[in-house]
Amino acid sequence: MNEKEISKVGAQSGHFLMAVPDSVIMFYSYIFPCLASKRGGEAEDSLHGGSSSGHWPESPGPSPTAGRFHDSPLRTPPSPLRAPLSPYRLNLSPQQSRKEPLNITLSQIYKITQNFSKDHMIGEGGFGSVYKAELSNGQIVAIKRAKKEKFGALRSEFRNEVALLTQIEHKNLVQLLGYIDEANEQLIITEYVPNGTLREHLDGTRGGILKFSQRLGIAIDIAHGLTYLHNYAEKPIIHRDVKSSNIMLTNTLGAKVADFGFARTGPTKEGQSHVSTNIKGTAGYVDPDYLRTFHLSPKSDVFSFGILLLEIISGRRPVEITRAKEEKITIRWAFSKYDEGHNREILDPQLHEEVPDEVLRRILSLAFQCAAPYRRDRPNMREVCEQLWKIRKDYNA
Ligand SMILES: Nc1ncnc2c1ncn2[C@@H]1O[C@H](COP(=O)(O)OP(=O)(O)OP(=O)(O)O)[C@@H](O)[C@H]1O
Repeated sequence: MNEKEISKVGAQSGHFLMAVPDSVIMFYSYIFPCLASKRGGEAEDSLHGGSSSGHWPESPGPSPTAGRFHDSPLRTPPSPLRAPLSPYRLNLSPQQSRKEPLNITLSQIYKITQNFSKDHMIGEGGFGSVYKAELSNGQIVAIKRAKKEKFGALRSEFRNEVALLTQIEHKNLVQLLGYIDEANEQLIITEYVPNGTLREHLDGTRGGILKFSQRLGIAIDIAHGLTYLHNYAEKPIIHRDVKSSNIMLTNTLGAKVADFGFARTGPTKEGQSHVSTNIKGTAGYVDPDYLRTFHLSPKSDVFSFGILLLEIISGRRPVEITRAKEEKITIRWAFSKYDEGHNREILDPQLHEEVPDEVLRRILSLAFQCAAPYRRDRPNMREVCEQLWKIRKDYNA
């Protein structure tokens, strides 16, 4: 990747910030040969009518490139369970709380962070540094302070959605509390989550190794958070940057989806399946269908979730640059192991527990379905929740 491309993709984080370079398309073509055809059309950031049957078009039949994925779980038909789920069953509150926006000034932020002192700093990401501070009401918050060079990207992308996002409250979503955009500072204030990121836990840098049952619970929590965003928020919201470093864990290993910097509203009208928009996301997790067509739908999050689910099971990052060629792209490597019937080799070697073959097969199959190259072949997040519940029930039986 050359300099120009890196500046587009985001040097530190692997974020796609602008148009996607052809080399990135090629990277995805390597994972999904069906992407070899070049993308067409310019992004226009407008709503489009897609399917005639509502928000969740399902594939009526095999995709034109199905031959490339013969006998693949990627082609497994979506779950027959189509009954709409009550949000109550999902433990999701359908009500939007009319929250008052956080009333805090920039000078108060300087005060509670002691001028963004090192003592308050808790992390660093592609957009800037993150600080921990206590509000006057005692609430602990995380404050993300954008680097100056990221101002433009953050401002144009985030501002429109911030009013909507601050209204969203769900136990599996990191609560956005406020946003300050002044001449010299751009700050995002969120709920503080105390137990680090999922990636840190998978790496074992937070103490113990996550047990299989804990991994299942985390996957279910993430699926609940995304289901809420897609279906029960005032408008459908697509996160666009679902990845292990954006999943924060509580002290009881509850998972919360964080970082709504790229979130945007999805299709809102009957008959619309997607919105057309520029590419945002992180290399390795971005939906290849979205990359190819610029059509963003909630199923783009489903793809990222599939990649993340495989990461949760295997412990491997989506791209493992230090491994042998055939193991670098985790989904490719895992799929060939699955195809050969060597599922145990996919399981994180740090896990020393008995996981029944059938449970492992079903969870891997679900991950591959979610990460299907074409969005019509993926389940929606509600169906993913249902499948995960069943897998957990059978695992606990
Ligand atoms: N709400 C939060 N509560 C507690 N810690 C947080 C919170 N948000 C971020 N952090 C900490 O700050 C670190 C950096 O977060 P940030 O979201 O900026 O970057 P990232 O997700 O690692 O990378 P990227 O910029 O690619 O999204 C995280 O790894 C985490 O340790």
